[in-house]
Amino acid sequence: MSAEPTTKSLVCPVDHGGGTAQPTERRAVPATRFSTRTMTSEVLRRGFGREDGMVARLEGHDFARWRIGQRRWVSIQHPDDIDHVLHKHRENYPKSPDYEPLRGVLGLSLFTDDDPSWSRHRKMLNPKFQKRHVDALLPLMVGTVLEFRETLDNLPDGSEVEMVGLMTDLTLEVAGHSLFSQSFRGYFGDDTAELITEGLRKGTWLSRIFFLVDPPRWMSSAVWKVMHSRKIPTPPPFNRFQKVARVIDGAADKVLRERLAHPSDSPDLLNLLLEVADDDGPLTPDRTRAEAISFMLTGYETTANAMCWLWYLLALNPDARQRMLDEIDSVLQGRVVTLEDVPKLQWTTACLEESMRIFPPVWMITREAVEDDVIGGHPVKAGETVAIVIEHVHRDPRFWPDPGRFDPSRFLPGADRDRPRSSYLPFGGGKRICIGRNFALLEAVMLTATLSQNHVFDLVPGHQVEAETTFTLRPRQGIQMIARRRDQ
Ligand code: HEM
Repeated sequence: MSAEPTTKSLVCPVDHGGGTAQPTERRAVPATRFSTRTMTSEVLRRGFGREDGMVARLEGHDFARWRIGQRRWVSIQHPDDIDHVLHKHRENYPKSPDYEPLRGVLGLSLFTDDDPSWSRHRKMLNPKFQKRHVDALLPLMVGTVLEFRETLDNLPDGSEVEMVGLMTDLTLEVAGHSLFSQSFRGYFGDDTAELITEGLRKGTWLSRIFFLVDPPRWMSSAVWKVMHSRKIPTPPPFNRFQKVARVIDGAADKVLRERLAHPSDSPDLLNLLLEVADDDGPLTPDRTRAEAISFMLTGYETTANAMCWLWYLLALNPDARQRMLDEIDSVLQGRVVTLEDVPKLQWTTACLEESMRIFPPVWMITREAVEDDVIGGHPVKAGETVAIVIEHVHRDPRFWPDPGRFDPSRFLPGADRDRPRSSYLPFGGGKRICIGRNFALLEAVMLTATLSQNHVFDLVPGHQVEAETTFTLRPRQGIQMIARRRDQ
């Protein structure tokens, strides 16, 4: 259980001193100030650079500030300060303009909306993501995963597989079935994973330019709208990004039109969206479409990454993996997983949670201060962007002793008694916490248990895995693994 992942991304560049958790301790240190020149050149040369660039510099600093162009940034890492921003003074910290690119792609939906419209829609949609509704989606998910497992069963024992592609296909299918009771395979094509990877890379590249130039909101919004437009063609490389957006839009449009023409009584999320209403009426058709696209996009890529990192860390930690396989065998006894089994898969769930600690699929969130404020004794001015690098929070040795070690027992029931709530944020926190977290956890545990019944995945010897920060944290060159059949 103690093997250290080989990727250098897990070696924290900062000496935090010691490895003992002291949850209530605050470091009485002044704010760290980074020069504009240093941070600008980091972004120019290396992008956001989680290993050796701008983001890496922030690790280990409870409060840092810097400026790029006209834009002023602060980053916070202490859970008390994160609590301040995400919970106690959350009204002062709406999402920052960095979510603008996503608005171009996702449209105006929960993920990209702001108050008061956000509050109204979140209130309408929250009940639909309660456990009983999400649980009802399990049968829609399981069938897809069993089908996928059969494909793996038909491969020769010891076949090489590329996990990012496989998990992307699989979570896209699960999203298609649980959102729309439909397969998306017909809409996308064999190059889906590559298209999405490229779309994310180009999107991140574009947002890096915006980050440096810092145009007014209306201008960036207009550019992203053009990127996303179906009518205005754009030159390479933007046309690739546009293609991804078009495919997704087209699929969602078609599915929605079909559902409106032929209503069904499926418990899928689309029907839940069509049902919701408050005193001001139901969701508009545009909003229904945007929410559906947003659930699909925010849901499947994050879950695919979570799964990839889990398989990777399990391969590096065979003791933890064996304990997980024993648990799955003993709980399921060779049966198909049911809702009653899920709470019994405690070690499996803990492996997933520990994996999202080490490699959080969403690695950073940002907010913008509306009014002047003080965070942890440090003044923050209206208009400043507050960055929370989730990955750094998850590797802070004050709260996570020996943070580079994969140790799922951190997440067994009772183990987190002394941990501050904002020391673990794979799904964010406060009022903007991920609405799909129950869905994602259910899907990931079911998927892990179902695939592990028949296979274990080992790393191809010599294959180096490196993490890349696009909007999500993904394996840069994919993860080459060997699918070995299990004899039960
Ligand atoms: C492992 C999988 C997932 C991870 C790691 C994840 C992570 C996150 C994070 C960190 C946020 C907060 C962003 C912020 O505060 O700026 C978020 C928000 C959100 N997520 Fe997820 N997510 C996952 C799966 C899903 C799924 C399956 C769905 C939908 C079915 C979903 C839908 C959303 C939506 C709509 C929001 C915006 C909520 C709001 O602002 O009201 N996510 N997610």
